[in-house]
Amino acid sequence: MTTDSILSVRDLQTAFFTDKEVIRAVDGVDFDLAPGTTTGIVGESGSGKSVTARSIMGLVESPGRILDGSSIRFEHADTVREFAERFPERAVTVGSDAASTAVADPDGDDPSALYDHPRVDESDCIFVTEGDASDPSTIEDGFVELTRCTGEVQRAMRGGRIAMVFQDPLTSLNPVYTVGNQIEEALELHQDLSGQAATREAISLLEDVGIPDARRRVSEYPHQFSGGMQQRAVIAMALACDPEVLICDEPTTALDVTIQAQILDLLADLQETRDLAIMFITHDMGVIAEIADRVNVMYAGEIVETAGVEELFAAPKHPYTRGLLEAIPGRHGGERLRTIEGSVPTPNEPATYCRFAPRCPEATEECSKIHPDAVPIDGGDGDHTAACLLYPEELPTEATLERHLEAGVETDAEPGAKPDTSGRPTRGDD
Ligand SMILES: Nc1ncnc2c1ncn2[C@@H]1O[C@H](COP(=O)(O)OP(=O)(O)OP(=O)(O)O)[C@@H](O)[C@H]1O
Ligand code: NI
Repeated sequence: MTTDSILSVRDLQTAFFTDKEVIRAVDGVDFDLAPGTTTGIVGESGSGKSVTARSIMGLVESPGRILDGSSIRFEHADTVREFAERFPERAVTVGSDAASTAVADPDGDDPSALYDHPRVDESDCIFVTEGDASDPSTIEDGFVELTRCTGEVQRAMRGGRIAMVFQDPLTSLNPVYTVGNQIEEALELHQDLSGQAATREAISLLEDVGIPDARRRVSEYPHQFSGGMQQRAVIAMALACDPEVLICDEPTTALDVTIQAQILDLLADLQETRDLAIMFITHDMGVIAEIADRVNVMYAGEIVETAGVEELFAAPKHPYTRGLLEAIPGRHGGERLRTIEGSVPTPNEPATYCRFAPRCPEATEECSKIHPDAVPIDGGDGDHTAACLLYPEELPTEATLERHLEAGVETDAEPGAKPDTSGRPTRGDD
């Protein structure tokens, strides 16, 4: 199993500037996606899951925008090489200076450090860290900064390297074209295939996603497909561009349980055969248990806990995660199903306190005064973190609170930069 990340999200902040208020839909989120791995994002309605996905896809619409200091890096050398060739005016070498930046910022986590580089200007979004941007054949490493992608580069990323599957398949399928036409269009756009070659590939993709009698069905219209088959067709369309990353936003929520299980199996198969990095959004802990390798639990714009899936289910730490787990039907045989009372607040002011506190059975007075920082559980390496004043457990209460207070002060002193990277989810050799 690989531990390299292909998509690295750091201090992502996406806000909607409405007449009434600023909604901090995503408020300082860090996580990585790795090839061959499914990362689940779970949380109740309104927690910021979809806005996280849309931020990665470059689909945040006005009055929303991604705030400065946010970083979403697509770390894929082949893409950097290809894009540097296609979009030379948007590519920049940050090699040697990035190396000196790396001394000041050993994890390379502070995106602003790199962009302060004098040769980086507004339109740059393809960064070469090893090699020379003006001679793509020399490129060994680098990344595409998705928060800066616009125009053609963005279109090449979206649906090209990163594809998305939505809850309702009909938002992705055009009713007036056959399913085959739509897959062929994607193939032409992203893989330069046309005519019979494209049709053959479309049929083969439909077979890959488990659509029986693909040869006939390729020329049918979306309405001739059942809901489950439509979602399979959408997945085939997503795969037509041979993406590295697949983002699934509740792709099975509208389907009945049997079909849902089949689609989850299909995604697991595809992830393995294509070494996809999948980000899977759901509000259903049962679905998470089935599909995810890693889990990020989101609440009111923040990741409140992250862990490997087995660890999360065996030893959930954040009271919110525990609440979500207690709400899974059948998990507490016979017991009455419990849900967390109340609902997710709209994050419309900076987080200077714990946003879950008003609903938390374990909240203390401090929770309304101190913003909890994500701390490693059991003194670990950050593979499992919880943003809650109950942790780190091994410290006395005073020192624990001090730990969170300090993190808050640092963040306030340097808006945009996030010097504390202890909450950074890293994948160990598990
Ligand atoms: N276009 C918009 N304008 C204003 N606020 C928005 C907009 N889109 C999302 N929001 C707000 O951002 C917050 C996060 O929404 P998001 O859709 O990401 O939640 P979610 O976790 O995906 O929920 P669900 O499970 O219901 O899909 C919510 O408070 C929502 O009201
Ligand atoms: Ni959503």
